[in-house]
Amino acid sequence: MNDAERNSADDAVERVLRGAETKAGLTRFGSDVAEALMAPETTPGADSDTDGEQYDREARASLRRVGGLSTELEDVTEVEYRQLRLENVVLIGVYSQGSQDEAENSMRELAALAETAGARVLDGVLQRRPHPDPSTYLGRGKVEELRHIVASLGADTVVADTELAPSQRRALEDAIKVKVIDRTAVILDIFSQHAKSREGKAQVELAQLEYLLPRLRGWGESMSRQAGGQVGGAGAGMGSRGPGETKIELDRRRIHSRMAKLRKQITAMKPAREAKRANRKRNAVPSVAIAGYTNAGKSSLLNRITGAGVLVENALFATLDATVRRNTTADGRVYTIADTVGFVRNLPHQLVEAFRSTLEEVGDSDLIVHVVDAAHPDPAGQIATVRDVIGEVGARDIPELIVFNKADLVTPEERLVLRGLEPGAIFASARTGEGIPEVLEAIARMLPDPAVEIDLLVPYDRGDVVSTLHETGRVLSIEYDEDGTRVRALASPELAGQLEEFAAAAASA
Ligand SMILES: Nc1nc2c(ncn2[C@@H]2O[C@H](COP(=O)(O)OP(=O)(O)OP(=O)(O)O)[C@@H](O)[C@H]2O)c(=O)[nH]1
Ligand SMILES: [Mg+2]
Repeated sequence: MNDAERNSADDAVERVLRGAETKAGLTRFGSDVAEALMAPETTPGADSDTDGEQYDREARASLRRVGGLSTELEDVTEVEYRQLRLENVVLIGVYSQGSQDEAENSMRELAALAETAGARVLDGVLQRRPHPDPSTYLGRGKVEELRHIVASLGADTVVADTELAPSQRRALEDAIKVKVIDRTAVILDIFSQHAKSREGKAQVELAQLEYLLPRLRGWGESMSRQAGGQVGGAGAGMGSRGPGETKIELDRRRIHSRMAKLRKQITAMKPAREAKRANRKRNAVPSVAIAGYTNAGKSSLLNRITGAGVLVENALFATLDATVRRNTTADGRVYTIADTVGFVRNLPHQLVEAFRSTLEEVGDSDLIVHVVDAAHPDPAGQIATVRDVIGEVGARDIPELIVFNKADLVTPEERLVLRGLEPGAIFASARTGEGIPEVLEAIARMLPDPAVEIDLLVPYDRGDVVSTLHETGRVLSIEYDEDGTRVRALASPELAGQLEEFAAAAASA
C-alpha cells in the first residue's frame, strides 16, 4: 500500500461524508460511494482504459484514478452530472427451481431501477441454482461466462439482483474486472438523487452510511491483508496495527459520529411533523393517502385529481417525500390527499427507516387509494406487496380503494382478468382521464362521515359557520327561517362542541 493509494482512499470516505453533507442529491452510489467501497485494486479507472491484465496488482493500483475528478464535477448541473456518470451495466440474478417468471419480473424491475439511477442496461443474466454461490454469487462457470459478456459488451458495471455480501462482491470484481454493485446500492443511489426535504435527505444519508459501514470493514480486511504481507511474520504486532487498520478505525469513528448526529437531527424533526399531523386531526379534515407500487402512476393520478404540480417522472421513486394537497368532494367536503413513495419488493432493511415518514402518512389516513399499474406483468404480486407493507405500518383496518391505473394500456381481455382479481376496483387512466370521475365519487363515498348529528340555528351574519359545516361536516338539510339558517348536519365531536351555542338556539326556538 503506497501513499497515493492511502490518500485516495482517504479522499473517498471524505467525499462520501462531505458530499452527503453539502449536496445530498448528487451523492451517487454508482460513483463516489462505490469507489469508497471498492478494494483499491479493482477500481474501474485502473482497468477501463488500459489492459489491466498486463500489470500486476500493485502497478494497476497505482494507475487508480484519484479523487480530484469529483470535486470538479460538483459545479456542474445535475443533468450534466448524470450524463457524465451514465454507466453501462449488465444485470445478474440467481433463482431457484420453478420461479423463473418471478425472477424475470424481478430483473425487469432491477433494470427499471438501474435506468432510474441513470445507467444504461446492456444485458441481463439469470442463473438457476438452489442458492447463490457463497463466494462468488453466480457459480464458477457462470462467472467466467459473465466475464466474457461484460468484456464483449464493454460494460463497466455489474448489478446483482440481491444484496451481496462484501466478500462476494470482492470475489466477483476480482473475477470480472469491473465494478460490482447490488440492488441495495442502486436503490440508495436513487434515493439520494431524489430526496428533497431535509428529513428525506437525512434519512437517506443515514441509510447510506449504514450500508457503507460493514463494507468498509471488508475493504479494511483487504488492506490489512496487504499490510500483513509487507510486514511479515516478525512484525506481526505492528502489521496488525498498520496504517490501513488505523485509517479504518478512524473512518469508522467518523461515520459513527456522523450517524449519531443524523439520528439526532431526525429525532428533532419528528415533533414538527407530528404537530402538523395533530393539527390536521384537530381540524377533523379527513385524509386520503395514495399508496401503491413504485411507478404505478400515483403522482400522475394525484395531478389529475387535484391539478397539483407533483413531480411525475418515468422513473421509479420519483416521489420521496410525502406531498399533501387539499381537495373537495362534489358536495363540498374538504379532505387532504397525500402522495407517497412507491413500494418496492424486498425493500432493503436499511431503507425501512427512510420510508417511515411517508408510511406514517398512510398509517394515519382515513382512506387508502391503492394505485395499481394495470399494465404490469404481475399486478397480483404488486398488490400483495403493498398490502403487506400497509399491514406493517398498522394500516390494515383503513378502508382501501383499488384503482387500476394505465387502463389505456390494457386490452378488454386483460381487464376481465383484473376485474376477477379485484371485483371492487375502478379502472382509470391518469393519461386519458378515463375513470377519474368514478375515483372522485368513490373517495367521496368512502370518506368517513363525521360522527355527531347536530341541529343548529345559525344567524344570517354567521355564514362562516355554514361554510365550515359544508367543508368539514356533512350537511343533511338546510332551511332558511326568519331568524336564521336551520342546518341539520353531521360533524366531528370537536366541531359540534364549538357550535354548541347554535345548537342551543335551535333547541329553544
Ligand atoms: N399510459 C399511461 N401511463 C401512465 C399513466 N399514469 C402514469 N403513467 C406513466 O407512468 C410513469 C410513472 O408515473 P408516476 O405518476 O411518476 O408514478 P408514481 O406511482 O408516482 O411513481 P413513484 O413516485 O416513483 O413511486 C410516468 O411515465 C407516467 O407518465 C396512465 O394512466 N397511462
Ligand atoms: Mg410519485
